[in-house]
Amino acid sequence: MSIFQNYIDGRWASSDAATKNINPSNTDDIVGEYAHADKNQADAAIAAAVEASKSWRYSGIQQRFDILDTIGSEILARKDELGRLLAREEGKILPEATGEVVRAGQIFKFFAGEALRVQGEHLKSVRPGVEVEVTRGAVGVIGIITPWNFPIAIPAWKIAPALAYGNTVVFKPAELVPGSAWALSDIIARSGLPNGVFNLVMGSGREVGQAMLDDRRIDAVSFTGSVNTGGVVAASCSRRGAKYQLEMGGKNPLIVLADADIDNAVACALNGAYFSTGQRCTASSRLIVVAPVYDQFIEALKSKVENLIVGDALADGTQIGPVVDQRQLDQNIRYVDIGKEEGAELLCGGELLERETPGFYMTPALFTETSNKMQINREEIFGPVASVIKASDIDESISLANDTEFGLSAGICTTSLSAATKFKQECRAGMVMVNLPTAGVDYHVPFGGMKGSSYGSREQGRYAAEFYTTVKTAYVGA
Ligand SMILES: NC(=O)C1=CN([C@@H]2O[C@H](COP(=O)(O)OP(=O)(O)OC[C@H]3O[C@@H](n4cnc5c(N)ncnc54)[C@H](OP(=O)(O)O)[C@@H]3O)[C@@H](O)[C@H]2O)C=CC1
Ligand SMILES: O=C(O)CCC(=O)C(=O)O
Repeated sequence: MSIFQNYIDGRWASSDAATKNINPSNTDDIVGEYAHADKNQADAAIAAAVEASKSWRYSGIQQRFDILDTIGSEILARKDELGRLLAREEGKILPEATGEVVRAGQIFKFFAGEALRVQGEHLKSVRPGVEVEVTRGAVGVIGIITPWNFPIAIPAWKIAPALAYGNTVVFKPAELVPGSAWALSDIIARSGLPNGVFNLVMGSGREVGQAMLDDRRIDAVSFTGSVNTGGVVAASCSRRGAKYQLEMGGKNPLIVLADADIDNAVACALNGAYFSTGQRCTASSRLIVVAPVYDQFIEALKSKVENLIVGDALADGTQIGPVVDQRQLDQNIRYVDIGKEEGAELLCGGELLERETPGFYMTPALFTETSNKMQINREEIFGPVASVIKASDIDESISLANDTEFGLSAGICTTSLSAATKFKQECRAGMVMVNLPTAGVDYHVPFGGMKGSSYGSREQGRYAAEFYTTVKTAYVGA
């Protein structure tokens, strides 16, 4: 089997060190062997990005538009093939995987347009005869470190704005899912970018990722992943004064009020808590339901959860794919045990499951009789496990929703305009949803959270310019 190589300074590197990319739906299926970069390759990638930055930061906006638009077009044209690859390596079911690929293509198209819309200001100085110009320029070299749960969309929403605003990139994807990252990099490599502007270094976080964090030549780091690694990124970058942006966990609440359309509330909970196997930082892991509809909601949700079809991500009809790997599966089952020990009632699921092929399967778990103080309601599980918490009214529901160290996404199901307005105002989350699942977002508007979920300026939409540009104020005398 030939090795999919790293891309450094406009060339595919040659390296024998490789990691096997394993299909979580069928661990006998090896998706491919992907190069495993070391510190030397990280160093070469960073050097190439520094050199390329000298001219790319001054590149024309039409050139940037054309390149990003070309990348977006190829991703969209190959959505079915890339969707299959994503489903095969990450375990997301095929329709979701294809949807993610489409989203990645749309993101490149969006930022192609944004490259044309970089704005500045021209002001009078308070000193007579002096003019002031405020412009936005490239930051320089951006280190991009991404997780496994959105193997093409998250890289896209970091790489596209980085390039659109004239930065060069060193990209380190999660080792678990190098296939989509490599395919995206192959498309970028053929898009007409000058050598060194974009570099791919597949390798471990501890070696390659840490080398990027510690390297003074990397001006800014954009990271999505766990809270623990986010802390490492923050400490390393602040030590050397580099700009950084973190997207981390969530413990996202979905509130169901007594006046909610219960069928829709159940559909929102089912989608938010279990789709994508619960492996979304926007997943609804805490379902806060008011007493008058508590029993009705639980009964309806339980019957839906029990009937979810768990299986091979590529098979027709599968609704919930496998967990991404053994480590994550062990973590999920450990939390199911913790929930039981804490006194929560496991209404259904939470068991290992065998399918025709060896894979990381479990039944989606639903806990009731839980309190917000329980560990299962405080820590991000990142699997198909959700808890129901009973509340008396909207005030207690919002107070429970806010009682968490996280603040990424939050939802409410209600038919009351005033309840929805109150929730939107008082909920301490970066994204608030009314009669919609907490997960599943648009590609052209800001994405990010409050409190422990995020740090730095927002990702996506035109707000991304804040992170990927730096502001310069010029004073011009007569
Ligand atoms: N909020 C989110 O979107 C996500 C949250 N998670 C949460 O994190 C848990 C663990 O998942 P995991 O994938 O291990 O998350 P990590 O935070 O460890 O991984 C995210 C990325 O950071 C890299 N990395 C790891 N250590 C370092 C380091 N010291 N310096 C620089 N980069 C580093 C990883 O590399 P490598 O390829 O070696 O892993 C990966 O590319 C999950 O169970 C879940 O709770 C996970 C994924 C996404
Ligand atoms: O909900 C979504 O679509 C985005 C989720 C996400 O970005 C994440 O889980 O990291």
